Amino acid sequence: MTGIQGGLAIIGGGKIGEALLSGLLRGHAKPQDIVVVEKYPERVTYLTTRYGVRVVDVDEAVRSSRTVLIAVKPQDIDPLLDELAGSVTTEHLIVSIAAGIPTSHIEAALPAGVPVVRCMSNTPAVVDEAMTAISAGSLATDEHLGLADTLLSAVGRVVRVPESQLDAVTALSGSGPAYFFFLVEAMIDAGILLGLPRALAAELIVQTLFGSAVMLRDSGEHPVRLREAVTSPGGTTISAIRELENHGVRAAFLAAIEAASNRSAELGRASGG
Ligand SMILES: NC(=O)C1=CN([C@@H]2O[C@H](COP(=O)(O)OP(=O)(O)OC[C@H]3O[C@@H](n4cnc5c(N)ncnc54)[C@H](OP(=O)(O)O)[C@@H]3O)[C@@H](O)[C@H]2O)C=CC1
Ligand SMILES: O=C(O)[C@@H]1CCC=N1
Repeated sequence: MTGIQGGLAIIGGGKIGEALLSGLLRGHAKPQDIVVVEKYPERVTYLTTRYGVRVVDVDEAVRSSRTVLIAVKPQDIDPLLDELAGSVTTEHLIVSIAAGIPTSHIEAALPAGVPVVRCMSNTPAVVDEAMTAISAGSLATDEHLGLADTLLSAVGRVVRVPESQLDAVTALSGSGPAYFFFLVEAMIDAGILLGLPRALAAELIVQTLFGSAVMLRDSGEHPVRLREAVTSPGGTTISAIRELENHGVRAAFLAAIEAASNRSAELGRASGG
C-alpha cells in the first residue's frame, strides 16, 4: 500500500505544501488522490488551477483521506488541531511537517490512539531531490512509518531518525536550502564586484554548486579531501580560504545552525509541547 492509497489531505497549501503536492503529482499520484485545505483565497485559486486538485474544508479533507499531512506554520497549528480533533479517528495517519512541534503535542490534542509521524523535508521536493527525515510518535507503528516513508520518498530521499534529532535536522536540511541560496547570492555578488556580467556569474556559480554537490554525493570522499584537491600550493584558493577563516565563516555556520535548532525547539515549547 502507498501513502496515497486511501487518499491524502494536505493542510496548508503554502510553500512546502505546494512543493510536496507538485512532487507527488509528478510521481504516481493523481489529482483525485489529493485534496488540499488552504485558507488564503488567492492560493486556493492558484492551486486548483495549476494542479487540478480540490480545495476543501477540514471535515471533508478528513472524511476523504486516510493520511492527513499538516503543513501549516507552527504558530497556526493549535486551532487546526482543535478542528481536526472533531473528525480524525484511529484509522487516520497524521503526518506533520511543522517545525519544532513534537508528536506528543499533536497526540495530546487529538482523540486517543490517533497515530502521528513527524517529518522534516525541504523545498528541493520541487525537483524530486528533497531530503526528508521522519520519526514515529508514540502511537505510530512500523506500518505507519512505512506509509509516511513511501509517501515522502516520491519527492526525494527519506531517513528515519529519533524524534530527539528533529530540531537539529530542521536546522541542517530543513533550512539548509536557504543557506546554499544565500551563499550563491553572495558568490554572484562577488562576480559582479570583479566586473563579470550577472548572468555569467550566475551560470558559473550554479553549475559549480551543482557539480560540487554531485561530487560530494557520488564520490563518497570527505569534503576536506575534495577541498584540498582544489587548493593548489601558493595558489588562488588558499588565498580565499584564508579570508573565509579570517572572517569567521565556519564559526558563523556553527552559530547560525545552532540558532536555527534552538528556534525549532522554542517553537515546540511555545506550542506547550
Ligand atoms: N518552507 C520550507 O522550506 C519548509 C517549511 N516547513 C514547515 O512547513 C510548514 C509550512 O511552512 P511554509 O510552507 O513555509 O509556510 P506558508 O506560510 O507558505 O504556508 C502555510 C499555509 O497554510 C495556510 N494555513 C494556515 N492555517 C491554516 C489552516 N487552519 N487550514 C488551512 N491552511 C492554513 C496559510 O495561510 P495564511 O498565510 O493565510 O495563514 C499558508 O498559506 C511550517 O510549519 C514549516 O515549519 C518544513 C520544511 C521546510
Ligand atoms: O524557516 C522555517 O521555519 C521552516 C522550517 C524549515 C525550513 N523552513
